[in-house]
Amino acid sequence: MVKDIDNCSAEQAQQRLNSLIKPQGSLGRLETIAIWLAGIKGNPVPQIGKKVVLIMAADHGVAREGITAFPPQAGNLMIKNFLHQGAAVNVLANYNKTRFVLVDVGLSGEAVSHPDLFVRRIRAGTRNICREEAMTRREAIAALELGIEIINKEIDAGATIVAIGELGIGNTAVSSAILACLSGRDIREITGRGTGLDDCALTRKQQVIAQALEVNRPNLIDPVDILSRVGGLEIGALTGVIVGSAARSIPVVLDGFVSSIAAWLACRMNPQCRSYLLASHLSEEPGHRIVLEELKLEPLLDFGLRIGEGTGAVLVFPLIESAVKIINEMATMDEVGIKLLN
Ligand SMILES: Cc1cc2ncn([C@H]3O[C@H](COP(=O)(O)O)[C@@H](O)[C@H]3O)c2cc1C
Ligand SMILES: O=C(O)c1cccnc1
Repeated sequence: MVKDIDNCSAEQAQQRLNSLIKPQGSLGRLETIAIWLAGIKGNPVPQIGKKVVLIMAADHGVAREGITAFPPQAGNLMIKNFLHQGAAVNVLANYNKTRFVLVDVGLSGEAVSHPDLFVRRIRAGTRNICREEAMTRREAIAALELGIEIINKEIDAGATIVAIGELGIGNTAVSSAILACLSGRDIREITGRGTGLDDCALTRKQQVIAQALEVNRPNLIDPVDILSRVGGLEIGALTGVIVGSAARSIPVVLDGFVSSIAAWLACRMNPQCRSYLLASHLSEEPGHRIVLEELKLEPLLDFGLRIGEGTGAVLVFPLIESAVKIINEMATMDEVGIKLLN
């Protein structure tokens, strides 16, 4: 069950913003962020509290088909890099005082043992979707449930806002395959270069996605079927994180294309999730704009990011914190004694 947002608190936040010492609406998106958070928190002067970035990592069988710029082994190496604080998202999370949570939901190769890594493999990578289904329906449900379990633990430990991110070599292809199912759009329109493909490899990626859809024929009205046939374990887990967050009235900051695909799946499962989402930025992946338009989410930044990992989501925490400061700390027109002319 997902609660409706508290329109009364959102309305009071709007009134308070209008009473502050500034021309009405002049703080633009800072105002809409404050109103969004007020509605979720049921408090016209909300606080941000404890920030968490949650990264789900998994491998994809389809990464062997020449559809990514990096070898499949890059996934495991990146996990070690995360644990050494060397990834882009580590730098941003440390700078923004954000707790970093990393979960191996389905990497292949030797599992890394580290106190900061949750190893919860549902399977050792998905199967190659251009030959067979990515995973069983049971595994897809396990990924969703794992996401719900992890976010519940984090909320129980005090998390009050969550940024989501992923690592999965080949997962932009998988996200485009899911998007083709959800949107019915032409594959050429929604397939991008991911980590950096040339024209020839991009064409190959489009062919592989077309083949995956042809071989698997997902049931387009069933998000779990789409996830299990052409999806990924990290995407399933992130979908669970979103559903679980919304169920506990915790706001979710989306990252790029891949995390937004998880958001669309979550909204297909429960449309009320939508109110709890904030789109941090517009990725260079062409499918991202289509997802955000469908979800009626306006990205805060258009920064040319195309990395994933949760980077864009963590990057906007200072904007959200600024919005919270504004609504809590600015003086009002009355306090200063300034009035509108008429
Ligand atoms: C070194 C490295 C760091 C990354 N950080 C995020 N991704 C991102 O790129 C991958 C998706 O792009 P594609 O579909 O083209 O493989 C995912 O792992 C995503 O998290 C990375 C990828 C690599 C190689
Ligand atoms: O927008 C994304 O999520 C993205 C883009 C490129 C590579 N990995 C992720």
